[in-house]
Amino acid sequence: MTAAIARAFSAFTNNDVGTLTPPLTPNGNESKTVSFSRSPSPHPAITPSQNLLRLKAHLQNLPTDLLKHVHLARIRQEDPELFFSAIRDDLIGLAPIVYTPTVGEACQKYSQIYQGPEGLYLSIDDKDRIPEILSEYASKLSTTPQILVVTDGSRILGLGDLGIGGMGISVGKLNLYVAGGGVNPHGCLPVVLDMGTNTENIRNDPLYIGLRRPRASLEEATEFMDKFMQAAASAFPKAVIQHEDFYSEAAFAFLEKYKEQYRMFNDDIEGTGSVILAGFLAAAKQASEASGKSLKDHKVVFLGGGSAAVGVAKEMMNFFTMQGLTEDEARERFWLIDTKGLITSTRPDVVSGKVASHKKYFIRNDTEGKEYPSLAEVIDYVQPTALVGLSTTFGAFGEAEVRRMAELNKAPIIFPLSNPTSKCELSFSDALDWTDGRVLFASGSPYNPIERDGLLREPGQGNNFLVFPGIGFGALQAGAKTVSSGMITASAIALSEALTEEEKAAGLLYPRLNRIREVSAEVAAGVVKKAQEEGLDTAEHLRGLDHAALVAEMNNAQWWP
Ligand SMILES: O=C([O-])CC(=O)C(=O)O
Ligand SMILES: [Mg+2]
Repeated sequence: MTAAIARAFSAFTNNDVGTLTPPLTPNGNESKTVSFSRSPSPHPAITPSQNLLRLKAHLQNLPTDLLKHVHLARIRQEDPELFFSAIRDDLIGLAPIVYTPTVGEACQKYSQIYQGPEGLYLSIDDKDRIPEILSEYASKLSTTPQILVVTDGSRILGLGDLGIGGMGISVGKLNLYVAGGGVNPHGCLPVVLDMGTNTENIRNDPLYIGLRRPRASLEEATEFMDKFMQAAASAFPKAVIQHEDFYSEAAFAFLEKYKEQYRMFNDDIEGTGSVILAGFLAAAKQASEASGKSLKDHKVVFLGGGSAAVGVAKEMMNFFTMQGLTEDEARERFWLIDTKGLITSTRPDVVSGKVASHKKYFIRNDTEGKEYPSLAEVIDYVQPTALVGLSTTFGAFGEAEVRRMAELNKAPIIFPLSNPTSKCELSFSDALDWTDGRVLFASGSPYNPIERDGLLREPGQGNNFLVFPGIGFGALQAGAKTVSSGMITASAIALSEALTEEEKAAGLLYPRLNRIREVSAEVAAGVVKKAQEEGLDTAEHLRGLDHAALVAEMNNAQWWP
């Protein structure tokens, strides 16, 4: 077994490959990490429920979220049943540990907390051997991969380029695929494509386990990506491939290139877009009821011009076309602000053509030569009904701006979406305080409910985990040839329709997280239906079923610990 092949033999869970696993590092060197095999219980009377109790007690004693994260990662590999039982019992408490925000810290410290391989680490140095590596890997697995989450680590949450540490986000997303979507854990394959990193302190860390080179150019990265996508689609022909946390330019380039060729989608552009469209459907309705203004008159200001911002704005345009607006009219409802201010046709970098191509769609032509460099100035100029933050700047929605939104609107819509919490534009408590409790709020990372004026106020969490498990699972069950834009929008509509009467009455913008399995089945059913309507499905047994029957099929197909 060559080093490159050997390093593939460890995975999300060790069940598939446990006996084959020589504990190797991603670099192929012998690892000093102790390998845990699943030895028989020392006493036959130890039951799974005792193990679960013990795990819960142990977690309570661990002093930091990062230590809990590390401990749980080991448990997942050793005993996925136990790990996912714990999450099933306390999703609200454990999602922030195995996913956002703690997963961000785990990615930043990946090389320091490393306890052995968790998935597939592919190095750009091996790019000519990718088909060989993947097909040998596939031939050794007992369960075929169903969902691949792949990153190059170049833009992890709002934390920047973390190189090989990006593996943590692929793993975190797959934790939610199983916990929230019901994918079989043995069918989960986290992948990191190591193309170097431009973050010098990571690259120079003596513990760093990735390639110590500057990040590959987009051209070099595309060549590697082409090989990976082709080899992955051929080695794992049934799998859905989710792109995660690529820097904006690469994210858009890869999505455009592969969207019609492979069963893939980009979670940050499309998943986040879908979730925010769903939340906005609920929020705009509540805001219009409060103000008496028409739905089509909403105006949305975005702070941020990256892949998520542009992806979200484009997906949200569907809200306005649903109200009867044309595409051009829908686009006119959006104002995007990047680090240089409002993106106008007269801004010097726009005039010289230097502005990133993904932003060009939202250039404003109506500002008559005036520039609006700050958020406050844009709010005064536009008088928006909604403010969306994807800027990765902590506290970027300041008191003055939020109070101004509350002056302009009876029920201001404010979505500070940057992740993790350390990058979030506005906390839930400040949002309530500065709007006299009138805000319609959703953040990307979790906040606790707050009691105010005798009412328990529950924050919305507009995080893509409300849809990506359903999108991936739906595409998988449908045997969809591709994941179309129509299927993405269908996921948003299904999510907004999944709100119960009780949740609507409580003013929630999203279904409660403790119903994520039900919600994911609804989302998946919406995705399957759309794939069928567009002729993209291959799963004949699902054809001709109505919505309720499709939801039942999705529920039945879910894996449970
Ligand atoms: O991982 C999350 O929490 C949401 C996400 O995709 C991102 O922020 O990049
Ligand atoms: Mg992401």
